[in-house]
Amino acid sequence: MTRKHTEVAVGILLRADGALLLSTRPAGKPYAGYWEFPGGKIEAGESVEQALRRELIEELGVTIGPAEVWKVTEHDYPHALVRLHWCKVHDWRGKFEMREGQTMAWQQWPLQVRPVLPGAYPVLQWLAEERGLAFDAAQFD
Ligand SMILES: Nc1nc2c([nH]c(=O)n2[C@H]2C[C@H](O)[C@@H](COP(=O)(O)OP(=O)(O)OP(=O)(O)O)O2)c(=O)[nH]1
Repeated sequence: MTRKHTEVAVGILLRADGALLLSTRPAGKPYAGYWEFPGGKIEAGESVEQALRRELIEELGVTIGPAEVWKVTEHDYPHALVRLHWCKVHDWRGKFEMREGQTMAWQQWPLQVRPVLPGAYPVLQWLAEERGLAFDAAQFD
C-alpha cells in the first residue's frame, strides 16, 4: 500500500546578520524536544504561504511577509510520510512569543542545538553549502 503524503509548510526565518531561527518541538508531538524550523501541516485549501503564515502566528506570534517555496523534500518517519515545502523568509512583524511552550534560538553557523529533526538535514546541508561550509548530519542526531 502506498502511504499518503502529509504536506508541511516550513519557514527558514533569516535575520539580516545571517542567523536562522530554530525551535523545539512541543511536548506531546512525535519527536518532542527535537529542534526544527517553525511550520506545520498544510490544511485543505491553503497555499504553502497561507499555511506558513497561519502556523507562525499560531506558534510564534509573528506575521510573515512574502514566502516562496525554495525547496521541496520528503522524509519517511514511522509516524508519517511528509513532504516539506521550504520557504526562506526575510520579513516578519510582531514580537516572538512561544505560544506552544517551545524554546527558540537564533543560530549562526556552526549550529549549536541538538538533536535536529532528520527531515531538516537536507535543507541544512544546502544552507551550509550556500555559505561554503561543511555540514555533517551525523553531528545532529
Ligand atoms: N515544522 C517542521 N516540521 C518538520 C521539520 N522537519 C520535518 O521532518 N518535519 C516534519 C515533522 C512532522 O512530521 C511534520 C510537521 O508536522 P507537525 O505535527 O509539527 O505539524 P502541526 O504543527 O501542524 O501539528 P498538529 O499539532 O496540527 O498535528 O513535518 C521542520 O524542520 N519543521
